[in-house]
Amino acid sequence: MNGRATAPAAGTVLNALANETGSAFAIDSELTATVELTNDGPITGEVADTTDADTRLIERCVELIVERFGDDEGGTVRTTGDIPMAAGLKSSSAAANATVLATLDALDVTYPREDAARIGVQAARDVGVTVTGAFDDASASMLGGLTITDNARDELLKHEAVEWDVLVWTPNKQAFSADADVARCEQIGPMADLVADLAMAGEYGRAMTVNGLAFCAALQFPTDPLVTAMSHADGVSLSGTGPSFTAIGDRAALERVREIWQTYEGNIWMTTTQTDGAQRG
Ligand SMILES: Nc1ncnc2c1ncn2[C@@H]1O[C@H](COP(=O)(O)OP(=O)(O)O)[C@@H](O)[C@H]1O
Ligand SMILES: O=C(O)C1=C[C@@H](OP(=O)(O)O)[C@@H](O)[C@H](O)C1
Repeated sequence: MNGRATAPAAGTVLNALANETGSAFAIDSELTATVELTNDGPITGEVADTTDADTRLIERCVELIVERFGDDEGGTVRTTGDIPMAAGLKSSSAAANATVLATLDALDVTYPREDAARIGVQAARDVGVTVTGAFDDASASMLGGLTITDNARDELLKHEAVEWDVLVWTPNKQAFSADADVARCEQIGPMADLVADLAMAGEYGRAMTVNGLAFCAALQFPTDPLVTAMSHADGVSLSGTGPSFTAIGDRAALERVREIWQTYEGNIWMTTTQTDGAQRG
């Protein structure tokens, strides 16, 4: 009983750590999960090219699906792909989504993708890699396009297929969401409410930039990447709890931003939004 699925990374419009409303958009960088189930035995996880990665999230995803749809199976789950871990680009949501779908694939069970994302969110809560559950990131990665969610209720408030070029800067460091200073984020609640209003009105670029200013201040990330990009890009923000930044707009404008960001250490890459979301097989 083997299964396989892929899920995309995502960038942030509104970080949910302030008021539990969040918004994210899928980007075209992918992670694959491969699941092999056996009749019994333990469930063990592996992340390609690393030996010290925390595999509890993907193991818990397999466990929850087997508990619900299987018959006490054991097995292995392995993730591979290009999404850097703990870089603010939602590798945890992509890993959970791909693992949940790959396990459903192995069991030959059909299940709605939106609800499958909720199971990945439950797994993330169970193993403590999230603050709010991050249904914003999970839904964007699972469904593709842009989503706005209420993470307190795991409710989808809006889903739209946006098509943008996206510039990403990923510094060479990690920032785990579970270590974020939530109290500082809660202090900027009124700005997060403004971002939510702008996003609900479809003003995604401006929403994103206000989010970037507010969360860089709260989480003590530099505002330079925002200030230098703002007059070119339609929107620019810290992604999640960092350290990556994303800018959206048309390709020519983002090439200007790339020239400016070029002096920063780390990896700068151009991609696009992704509208298909996670896929089995
Ligand atoms: N490729 C992966 N395979 C398995 N687990 C992963 C993978 N990427 C992330 N995770 C899990 O998610 C945690 C990081 O989550 P988080 O800090 O939210 O980072 P991100 O912003 O990249 O989602 C890791 O400690 C690990 O438990
Ligand atoms: O753990 C959480 O509840 C969240 C983590 C953040 O993302 P990252 O995991 O990318 O830092 C944030 O953007 C999201 O809205 C909620």
